[in-house]
Amino acid sequence: MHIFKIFQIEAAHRLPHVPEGHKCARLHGHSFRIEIHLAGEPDPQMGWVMDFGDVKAAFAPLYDQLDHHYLNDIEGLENPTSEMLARWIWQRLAPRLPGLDKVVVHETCTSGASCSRDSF
Ligand SMILES: Nc1nc2c(c(=O)[nH]1)N=C([C@H](O)[C@H](O)COP(=O)(O)OP(=O)(O)OP(=O)(O)O)CN2
Ligand SMILES: [Zn+2]
Repeated sequence: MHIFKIFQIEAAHRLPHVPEGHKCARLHGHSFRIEIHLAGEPDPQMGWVMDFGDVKAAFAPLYDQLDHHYLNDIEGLENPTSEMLARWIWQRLAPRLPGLDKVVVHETCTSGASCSRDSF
């Protein structure tokens, strides 16, 4: 089965490698919506794959690093596209959440990127 937990992060960024005149070269912000998906069998006694509270606890250090920050200043996020952010989160969360299956980053209501086991 699959479970998921959604987090929302307010953060600013700019994309340093876009062509001159591209709107994303300018400093701007987003309410990033981040989905953390896990796969596994529900524990027969508890009836859950993992306590959502444990997912929240595992994500908390990353949330604190990202929320209300300028993403370009964060090590590994110097070019903070949705793709790079999804991969950055995956690489830091996978060791803490063995059942991690997919990380989805919604940068806006209409755009985003995802990262899963197959991405590596
Ligand atoms: N592949 C990617 N393309 C773009 C990224 C990205 O991370 N990966 N990021 C941006 C910008 O940061 C921008 O903030 C988001 O772009 P866009 O979806 O074009 O934003 P809009 O609000 O203008 O979307 P509309 O729904 O078309 O109004 C750009 N590209
Ligand atoms: Zn943006």
